Amino acid sequence: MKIPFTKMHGLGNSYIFINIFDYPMEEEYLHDLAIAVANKDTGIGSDGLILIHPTDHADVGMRIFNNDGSEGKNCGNGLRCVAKYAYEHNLVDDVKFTIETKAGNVIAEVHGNRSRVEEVTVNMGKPILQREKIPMLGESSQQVVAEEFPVENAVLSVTTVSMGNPHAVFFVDHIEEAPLTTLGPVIEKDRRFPEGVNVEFIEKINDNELHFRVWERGSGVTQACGTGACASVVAAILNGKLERNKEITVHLAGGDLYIIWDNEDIVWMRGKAETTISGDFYWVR
Ligand SMILES: N[C@H](CCC[C@H](N)C(=O)O)C(=O)O
Repeated sequence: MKIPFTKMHGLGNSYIFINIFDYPMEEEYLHDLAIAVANKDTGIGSDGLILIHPTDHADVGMRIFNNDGSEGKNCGNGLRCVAKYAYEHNLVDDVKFTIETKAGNVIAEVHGNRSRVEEVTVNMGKPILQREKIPMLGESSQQVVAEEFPVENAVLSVTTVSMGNPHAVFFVDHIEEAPLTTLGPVIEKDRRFPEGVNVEFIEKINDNELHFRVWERGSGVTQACGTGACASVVAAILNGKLERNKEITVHLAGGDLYIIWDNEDIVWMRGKAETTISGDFYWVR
């Protein structure tokens, strides 16, 4: 099967994009296709697969699949890449437009021109904080802020935020000491998170900046996670470490994102999106 694709990334968080407007894809193929394209040796190499598809509910639609084939409900870096692609390929008329995700619609605004979008701002909507909507098991339906979280032989303090996908945020004193590859995979699949969870470790640098590392649900360590950066700023504000309605620079392994959680409860994300390569993927199922 010869499948036209474009590889794009947001701060090194890369996905293989297929334009479903031009190339309809069978639902039953998607799980295996995501695993196939993500494979660096026999595929193209990426953190997963993203479909850009027609929808009656927004200007364009986005579906994201992790490199293990599981489908996520939202993807911040992916949204910026979809916005760049849609504008550069004339799928949308205006610089500002809506993108449908499995978690609902967002509003994107591209900065640049039809031949090259440099940066994208996304209104990511409101964070979801109630425990049962993360989802996280436990008694109260209150927010999970700095809750004791025993795991392996440690007792951590967790704050959970959903941006349509679940995030467990932990604060560390020194980012380079974050137990990313030891506790990340354990927490990802911890039974307290019935749908799994994306795991972020954060170090506060000052009142305007965070260091950030992520172990992603379904993809492992990635260079960046847009929804994770949003969740981390919300978590830091909930813990009284940062101020609301102020642009925070989040330093991810692959680069910087600029996040605001404003006084109307909206989370804004601004950052770059790049195209790496386009071509045809010859897939032997
Ligand atoms: N990298 C993505 C998040 C992927 C989320 C996925 N790992 C899941 O929720 O299953 C981002 O930029 O937001």
